[in-house]
Amino acid sequence: MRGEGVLVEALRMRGVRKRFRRRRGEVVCALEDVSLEIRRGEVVGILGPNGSGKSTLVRVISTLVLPDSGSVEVFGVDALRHPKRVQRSMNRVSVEASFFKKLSAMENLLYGAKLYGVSDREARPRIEEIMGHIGFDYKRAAEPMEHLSRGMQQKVALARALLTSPMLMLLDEPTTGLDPRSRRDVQAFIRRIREAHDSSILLCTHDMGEAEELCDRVGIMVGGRIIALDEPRRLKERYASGGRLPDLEEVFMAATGYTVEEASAEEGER
Ligand SMILES: Nc1ncnc2c1ncn2[C@@H]1O[C@H](COP(=O)(O)OP(=O)(O)OP(=O)(O)O)[C@@H](O)[C@H]1O
Repeated sequence: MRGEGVLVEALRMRGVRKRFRRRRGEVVCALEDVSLEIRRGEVVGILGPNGSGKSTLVRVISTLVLPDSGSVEVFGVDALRHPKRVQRSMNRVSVEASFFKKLSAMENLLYGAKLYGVSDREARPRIEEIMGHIGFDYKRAAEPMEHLSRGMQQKVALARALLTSPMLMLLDEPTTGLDPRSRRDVQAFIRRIREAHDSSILLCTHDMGEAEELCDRVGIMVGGRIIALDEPRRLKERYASGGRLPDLEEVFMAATGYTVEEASAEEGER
């Protein structure tokens, strides 16, 4: 039971800091004192412009990047000390997903399933089902990955993550680059996983509507810091003025002084 220490949280990060040194010797604070918890079955969104640190956050949790300081626990296991153990309980979807480009989507998915101990026989019907849900034309599953559009490759990355039913899913901009129809398919599918499974999800996005609709809590990230984290409704109440509830776009603006586009453009100029 929650609160009695029997159920540990899916994720518990405390005071995580990660700095990078750029070529000219300039230091970038990608994560600055980040603390974040995700409860089991909870979907937490992180909204932030380009360069705010979202990918670094996901990479630290998935043990691809070591933080300079702070702690990260996934289902109570120290991710810094036991990376292999925590890797098995989570899966990351990002645009930089790596595939064997000459192999087909199906071959890549079967290979991905095998790494998690799922046999071909078990995986095939599940692949077909998942592809149906995310609107991937199953007939194209036999084509080499390099023939597929970026959006379709993104769907294969999502299918690969879903295939192994991870307990913690890290979705780094899962719908960026998809056409509106595919975006809706993917969002609907995330909603289904959320309803049907005990999966806990971290969803990084710069799509306000997506964050609001899919997430139990939303964090606003700027300059490597999470400056607000709450249920969308409560975030809106916090920044309400004149008896009117703002939308998340306005909340972002009130919290940061920028629109997401302006903040992204500023990072691009650096
Ligand atoms: N390996 C690296 N070396 C140097 N700087 C890095 C490295 N990785 C990230 N950074 C810098 O750290 C900051 C945060 O980057 P990060 O990719 O985490 O942001 P993001 O919010 O995911 O952005 P985007 O939405 O563009 O992917 C940026 O200033 C970025 O340039």
